[in-house]
Amino acid sequence: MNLLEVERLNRAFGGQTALHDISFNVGKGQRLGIIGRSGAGKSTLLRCLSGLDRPQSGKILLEGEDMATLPEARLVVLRRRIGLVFQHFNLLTSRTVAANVALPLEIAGMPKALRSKRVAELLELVGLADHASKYPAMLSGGQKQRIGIARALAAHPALLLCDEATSALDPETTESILALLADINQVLGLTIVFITHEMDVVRRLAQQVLVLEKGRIVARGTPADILDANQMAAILPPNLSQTPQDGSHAIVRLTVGTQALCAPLLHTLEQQCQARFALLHTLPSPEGDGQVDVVVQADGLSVSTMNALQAHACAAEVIGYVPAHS
Ligand SMILES: Nc1ncnc2c1ncn2[C@@H]1O[C@H](COP(=O)(O)OP(=O)(O)OP(=O)(O)O)[C@@H](O)[C@H]1O
Repeated sequence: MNLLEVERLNRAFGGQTALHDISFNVGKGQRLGIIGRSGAGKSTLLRCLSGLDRPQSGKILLEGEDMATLPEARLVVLRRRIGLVFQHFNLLTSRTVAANVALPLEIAGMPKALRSKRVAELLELVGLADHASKYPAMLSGGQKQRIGIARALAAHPALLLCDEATSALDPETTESILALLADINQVLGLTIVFITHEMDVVRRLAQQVLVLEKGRIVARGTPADILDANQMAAILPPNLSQTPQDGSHAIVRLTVGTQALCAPLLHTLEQQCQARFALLHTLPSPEGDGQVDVVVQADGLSVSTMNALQAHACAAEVIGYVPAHS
């Protein structure tokens, strides 16, 4: 079942398109990453998803209710189903850790005794049970983000929206916050949508990825699909075509075990496949550890050469053709 359904969302600022015809669904308990260059529309999309901004057209159905058109009073209530985690934590410096986490519960009118119990549970969940009476200034960046996450979870949201939640953190702390978010997703079955510009965060946290460019979704898929396509796009010749011309060379991706690189791989393949290969690039395989993708230009590729390559590599795939003089 989908928790969130976004249909043909459009948002413009003064005639300048920020989001164009954005449609996607997020299943309950899923983790979706949204990536894109600066200005691609990530923040605008997240603001629309959080009910802080309204699109000019389109639907944002959260648990079946359309945030794009809901009257303000009802939207305020629906927004409680959403927890927000910010890049710079947005903690109130004059409040203790416990009082920061309690804030959304206070606003929702929860009685004090229940609030204290819930805050204790949340601090336990994020591993900061003994920091309740400290002030934000006494905490590290990672601890502040744990408090930000505890606060976002306070009112039992259905959806957690994370806006560059680890961008202000060092790699080790990033790792621990991503582990916490993955844990929360598993234990609470909470749906997480996050925006980031860090590929590594996508690799670690996302099950599905959307790539935004100039306000449009230009790619969607698993992290492996997206990262693979991105890495490939960066290394492939610009004159690559999808159809062979007379005498053109094939560009082939071979997936091999890393141990294959210790041997004269291309020489062996040339002998066994009766073709000539020029090495273009090697890169880690999205298939996983212990494998590497070797991208070669093949001169004289035939069906039997491809069969021989497939027999010698874990996988072999023609990804395009370049003119013979390349
Ligand atoms: N309030 C606003 N008023 C006018 N233009 C805006 C406003 N908010 C966003 N934009 C424009 O909308 C486009 C998308 O901006 P947005 O901030 O959503 O991109 P982004 O992908 O989040 O970028 P970054 O990673 O740099 O934060 C940009 O062209 C931006 O200038």
